[in-house]
Amino acid sequence: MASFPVRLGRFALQNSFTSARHYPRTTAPQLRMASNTSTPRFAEGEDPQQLGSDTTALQQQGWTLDADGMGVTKTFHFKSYFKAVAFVNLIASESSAKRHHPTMTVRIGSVDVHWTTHRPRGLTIKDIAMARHCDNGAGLMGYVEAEQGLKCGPEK
Ligand SMILES: C[C@H](O)[C@H](O)[C@H]1CNC2=NC(N)=NC(=O)C2=N1
Repeated sequence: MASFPVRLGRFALQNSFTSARHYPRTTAPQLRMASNTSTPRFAEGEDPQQLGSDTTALQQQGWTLDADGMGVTKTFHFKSYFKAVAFVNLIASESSAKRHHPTMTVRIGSVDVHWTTHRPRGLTIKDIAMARHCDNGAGLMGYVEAEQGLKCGPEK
């Protein structure tokens, strides 16, 4: 698998850490270029007008559109690892019921969630509905602002 550069302003970084071969099935969410300025790309058969306004509403709730416009990502912060894991299980339960699965990265006090639809490829109403479910679930779990989230290591 080819490696890819991560652009940091004028600088391009390319090394073994950014190499795609370390992420066998998907691109790690934190390396995906987050953007609220890219154009959403909806899957075939979706209602672009409805999904367009749904996507805008999600962006206002802190979701960011992938650079390719085909997925949305948000990081949820919690005061404990237990809450972060409970949130993951809440999402896992709904994913299983709806047969639509996210990519999640769990840290000590946060969870990155990414939604996209593989088939048909692009953003769908399923991604929108699941993103909303995440926002509701985070509310139930008592999410906090990033600064209040549990961090690993000494205070700086
Ligand atoms: C057979 C099964 O329902 C499909 O493969 C589902 C499973 N979960 C999925 N999850 C996501 N995020 N996108 C899909 O296209 C998808 N497809």
